[in-house]
Amino acid sequence: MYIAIEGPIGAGKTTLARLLAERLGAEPLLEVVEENPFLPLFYQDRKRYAFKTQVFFLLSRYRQLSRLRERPLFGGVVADYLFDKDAIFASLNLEGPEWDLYLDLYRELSLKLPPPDLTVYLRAPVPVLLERIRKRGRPFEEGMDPAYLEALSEAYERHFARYAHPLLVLEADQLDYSQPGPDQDRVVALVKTQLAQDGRTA
Ligand SMILES: Nc1ncnc2c1ncn2[C@@H]1O[C@H](COP(=O)(O)OP(=O)(O)O)[C@@H](O)[C@H]1O
Ligand SMILES: Nc1nc2c(ncn2[C@H]2C[C@H](O)[C@@H](COP(=O)(O)O)O2)c(=O)[nH]1
Repeated sequence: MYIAIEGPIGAGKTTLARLLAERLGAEPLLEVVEENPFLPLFYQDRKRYAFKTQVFFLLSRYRQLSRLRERPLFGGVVADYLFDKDAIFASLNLEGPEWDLYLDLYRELSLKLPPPDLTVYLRAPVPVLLERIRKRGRPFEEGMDPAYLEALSEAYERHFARYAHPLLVLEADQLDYSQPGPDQDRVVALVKTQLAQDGRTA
C-alpha cells in the first residue's frame, strides 16, 4: 500500500502523512525541504533561483521515490508528496528554454515511478493556508505572497481535475487532525473507506 498526500503549501500534508502512517502501521516518507539549499534564495528572487530550486527538488524526489520500487513495502508507505508536485511548481515558476529542458527531464523520470494506490488531495482557502504557514514559522516563508498561493491552488485544482488514479479529495479547513480528537478518527476512517472502495486494505 502506497498513499500520497498532496495539496498547496500549508494544507496539512506532513501532519496527515504522519497521522496516517501511525494509524495504518505504515512508514512515513517525508520530504525534508530544508535540504534544498536554493529554497531560501528562491523566496528572495524567484526568477533567478527557480530553475536551480526545481532541479534540486526533482532529483531528490526522484531518488526518494525510486526506493519504493527497490524494496518490498511490508507495512506500506504514506508520503507527504506526489512526484507530480514538482511539475505543478515548475509550471508556475519556469518559462522558455528552462521550462522545455525541465519538462524533458520530468517526463523521462516520471515514467519510472509507480503511481500511489491512493492520493489524498487537501484543499483549503488561501487565508487558511497563510495562517498555517505563519503557525509553522519557517523563516524563509515569512513573506509568502498570497497571489503565489492563489496561483498554486489553481494549478493544483487543474491538475486534480484530470488526475487518472484513485483520489480522495478532502476540505482540509473543515478537519483539524493536527491535534488528538474526533477529526483524527474521522480522517483515518475516510481514508480506510476509500481504500476499501478501491479494493485495497489498510
Ligand atoms: N487540519 C489541520 N487543522 C489545523 N491545523 C493544521 C492542520 N493540518 C496541519 N495544521 C498545522 O498547519 C501547519 C502546516 O502543516 P503541515 O502539515 O506542515 O502542512 P504542509 O505539509 O501541507 O505544508 C502546522 O503548524 C500544522 O500543525
Ligand atoms: N519552487 C518550489 N518550491 C517548492 C517546491 N516544493 C515545495 N516548495 C516549497 C514550498 C514551501 O515553501 C516549502 C515546503 O512545501 P510544502 O508543500 O511541503 O509546504 O517548499 C517546488 O517543487 N518548487
